[in-house]
Amino acid sequence: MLSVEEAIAAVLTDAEALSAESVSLNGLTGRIAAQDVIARLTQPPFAASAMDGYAVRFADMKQGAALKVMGEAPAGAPFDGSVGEGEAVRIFTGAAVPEGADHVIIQEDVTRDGETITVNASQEKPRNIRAAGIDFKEGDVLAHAGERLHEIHGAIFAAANIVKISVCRRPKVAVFSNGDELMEPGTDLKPGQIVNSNHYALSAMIAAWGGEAAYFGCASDDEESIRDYFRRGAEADVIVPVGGASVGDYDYVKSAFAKEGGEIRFEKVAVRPGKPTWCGALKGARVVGLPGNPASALVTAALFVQPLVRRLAGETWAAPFATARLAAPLAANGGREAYLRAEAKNGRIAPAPNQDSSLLFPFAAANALIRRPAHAPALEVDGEVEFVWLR
Ligand SMILES: Nc1nc2c(c(=O)[nH]1)N[C@H]1C(S)=C(S)[C@@H](COP(=O)(O)OP(=O)(O)OC[C@H]3O[C@@H](n4cnc5c(N)ncnc54)[C@H](O)[C@@H]3O)O[C@H]1N2
Ligand code: MOO
Repeated sequence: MLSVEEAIAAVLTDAEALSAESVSLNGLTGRIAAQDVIARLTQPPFAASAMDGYAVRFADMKQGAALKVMGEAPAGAPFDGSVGEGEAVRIFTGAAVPEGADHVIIQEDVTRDGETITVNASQEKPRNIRAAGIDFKEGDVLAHAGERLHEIHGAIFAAANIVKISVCRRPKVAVFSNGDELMEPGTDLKPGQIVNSNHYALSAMIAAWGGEAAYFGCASDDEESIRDYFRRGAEADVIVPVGGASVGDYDYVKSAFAKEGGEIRFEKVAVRPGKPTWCGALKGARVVGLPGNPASALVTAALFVQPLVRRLAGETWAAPFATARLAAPLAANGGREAYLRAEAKNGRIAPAPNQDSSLLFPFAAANALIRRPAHAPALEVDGEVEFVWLR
């Protein structure tokens, strides 16, 4: 059986960023830069006034001094000339500061009479001028290739006079469930039936990682039905079948996959939950098969589907591991590396009391998974554990 580390490496074999596409400034959030994004101009492009007032020479700022107003500099229309000794230019916030001025005295600090202003408050030091380029300079790298863009980047790129951004294509991820007992939400359940729930979380997680999830539906427990789902999924970059991965008489997913011509890369991982996780390739699609138990499916998605989606989406990413002290004791671990749903808060981490692999509700409060190495000893409260952030 592969270790988690070996399984991640196997899932990522030959996985590279998909081709790039050019997109406009709207809708960049969550996309991954395919190339470095370089500023096309300096921002601010000129020394600009931060206040409404008068552009002056600081050396003239003696209390009671009178200065002659030479003209006006509104935003967008620079003053044509420079500020000499004993002179001032009326200026407004955002306007280019004229040559010669090294200070803007705010209008509240002067008295104006015709074309003369009198300084009536002492000025401590030159201020109220934003130097050109204090935000960024032409040629600066505003986002690196592989960087995930967020809400602010559209505005940054716009300020840098860029209109199109090269981002990686989002991997298409075909998800399907499998099991005759699964009924859609809203159905009146017959004895033995349960609601098909996992894919709602899975699709949302895949989208958050930068993939385009498409839910294909639920195959029944027969090879023909499952083969049909694999055929339909083969157009995608990744296929994620959920359930039917174990050794039961009705677990047909891997045999259906093999009959479709799929090649298995691994069939089991030494992890809890999620031992039946498997991986393979079918035509151009990569396949990561997840166990059907909800916690097993979602933990293994975070461990194995996440790095693949992020890699194909072009992101430079490493699982965000950290350490914290336990808020509750932990029993010794068995022979499989374990990932426990937990809530990390204020430097402490609390594992959910029941880690059964069928439970969904503990995920509501969980923002992290505690990693327990195989055969890790029991730990008391305050014991240090390693964990990986879920979100
Ligand atoms: N004899 C053995 N039995 C089992 C083994 C084993 O090694 N030997 N492994 C166990 C482990 S570990 C897991 S995990 C499960 C996973 O098995 P499958 O992937 O075949 O999952 P299913 O049997 O299809 O389903 C398990 C469980 O989850 C429910 N389920 C499935 N899909 C969904 C869905 N989309 N939404 C909600 N719930 C779902 C399903 O009804 C079952 O209750 O196998 C153990 N058995
Ligand atoms: O590994 Mo299974 O995922 O424990 O329940």
